[in-house]
Amino acid sequence: MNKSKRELIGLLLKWAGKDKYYLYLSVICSLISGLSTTIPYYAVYKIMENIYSGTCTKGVIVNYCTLLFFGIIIRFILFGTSGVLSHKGAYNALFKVRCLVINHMSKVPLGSLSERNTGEIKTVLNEEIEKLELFLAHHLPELVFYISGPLAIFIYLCIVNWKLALISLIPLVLAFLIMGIMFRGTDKMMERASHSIASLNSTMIEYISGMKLIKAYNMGSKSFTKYSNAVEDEYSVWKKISRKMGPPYAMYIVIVECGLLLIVPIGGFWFLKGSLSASVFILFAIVGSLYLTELRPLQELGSNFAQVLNGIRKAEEILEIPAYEGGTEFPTKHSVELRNVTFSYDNKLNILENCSINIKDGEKIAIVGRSGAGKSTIIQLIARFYDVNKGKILIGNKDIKEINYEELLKNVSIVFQKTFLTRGSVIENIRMGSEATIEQVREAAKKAQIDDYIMSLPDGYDTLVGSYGSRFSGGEKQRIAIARAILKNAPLLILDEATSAADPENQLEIDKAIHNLCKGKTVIIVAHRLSVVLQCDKVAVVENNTISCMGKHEEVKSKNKYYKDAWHDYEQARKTSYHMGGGRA
Ligand SMILES: Nc1ncnc2c1ncn2[C@@H]1O[C@H](COP(=O)(O)OP(=O)(O)OP(=O)(O)O)[C@@H](O)[C@H]1O
Repeated sequence: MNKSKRELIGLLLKWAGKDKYYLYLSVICSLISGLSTTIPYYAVYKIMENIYSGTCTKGVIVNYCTLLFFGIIIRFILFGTSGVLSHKGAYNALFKVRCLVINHMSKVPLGSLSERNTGEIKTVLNEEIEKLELFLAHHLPELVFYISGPLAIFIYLCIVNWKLALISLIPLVLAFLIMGIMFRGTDKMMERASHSIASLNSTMIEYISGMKLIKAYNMGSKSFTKYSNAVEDEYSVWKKISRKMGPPYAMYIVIVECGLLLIVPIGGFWFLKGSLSASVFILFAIVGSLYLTELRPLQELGSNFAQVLNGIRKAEEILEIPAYEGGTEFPTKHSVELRNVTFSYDNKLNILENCSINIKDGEKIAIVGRSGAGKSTIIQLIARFYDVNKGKILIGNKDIKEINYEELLKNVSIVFQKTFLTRGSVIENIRMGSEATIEQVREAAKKAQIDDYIMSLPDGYDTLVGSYGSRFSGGEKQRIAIARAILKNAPLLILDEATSAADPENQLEIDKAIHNLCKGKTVIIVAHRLSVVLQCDKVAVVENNTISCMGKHEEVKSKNKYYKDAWHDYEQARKTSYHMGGGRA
């Protein structure tokens, strides 16, 4: 839904919660500071008036100088206080908005997040939300300050001589007309700019992640055309914005400063005619043209404002993705059933059709099938990363849609195909936010066969993992992930090709780790090495978008051609060895 500017600002203040009161106080300080701009002008005018009327005494000078002094002090102290309050409110609000968005993202289906690219989400969390600081900490108080100051001076000038005061406004009217032209259509341009920065961000992430590949194939940055196209796009968007806004901006600056061109000749003429006193003429000649230049920053605020509104819209778009709310506790029985499930990622091509599986509480099932058959899809549906299009998934005979989402995630452990380690220490990576003691973490790591290795590192469990877990080999990362799952101790365990990154020695360690992990749990394992199947109670074959056969190993082997052939190939492969010159040994 397209919200108006006012609604968007209202939304931002709502997100700010109680911190909006800092912002209100900051606005009040700004307002008083702006109004006090008139005090020094008033004092100078009064001194001049006394000089011209011959009544200027030492007392008059001292009194008005004191007033002038306090006027300036009040103005700056209040403006400074306003800045402090607005920054406190703004950064607290920014923190809240980021938490709100991140928290919401953890409750929405993965599918709706995958529709956006990583760069887009990063742009919202980082750049777009950061822009809100601009509005809260700067625009809001400065807008009040830059408007209230000139407004107060204008009112004062009207009291002194309303005709000349109105003439002083002529450049302002022209400047506002130009500003109107300048900002027409900028909302769309800013949206386009935000889109192009999001695309640049995601391409950059892809470029950095693919650095190994780029080096391996000796591809220079130029060969990464997607990246250079994104840079070009960003450049062309900002070129267009500058072209549209540059000339009117220059005109705005010049016109706002042009007050003197009207006030001096007209005021001088009236002075000569005797309808204006010398002190009023000087007051207008000095103040009457200058006070409008205080409005100059308004233009800058205006152009940033469009970006701020866009930032609010983008954050709201994420917050509007429907989240999984409510639901009951996790069932005490941990059987898993897929009942006639149909699922498509894009609502066009069905990956699963009428697919059914039945896994009893405490049973271990291996899911096998060709690459791309839909094995990972099945386990992602069980963890409710996506919702099924038709049919049901039941845990303990309860539809997973009825189970509280956080409860579901708490009670399901997943060891993914690709192990993701965060940048922190090893212990943080195993704890994953839990309160586990070091003894508990070590116990889990021992069962995962990785404790000895971690202890051999110079900083032991405090060793930093490095970006993308670069400090560890594939097999070590997998065992850390298994330690995580052992520590989590969830009753339902899902393993997706957890053994793929291992060499034979690692394999043995990983097998022991998995054996420890699986004890007493309902286990669903995507088996890429067929030997894993022998450790399971039954096996399910994913074929032709469904489960084509399910049962005990021997039974499926005798009934299902794919499975029989796969075992035949696997056994042949075990008997065969290769030498470097090619051909069989
Ligand atoms: N996020 C996604 N969006 C669209 N299509 C997807 C997505 N993830 C997987 N697919 C498609 O769904 C199909 C099944 O993928 P899935 O990863 O479940 O297969 P798999 O059996 O686990 O394969 P592998 O053994 O190679 O890991 C594939 O054709 C894949 O291209």
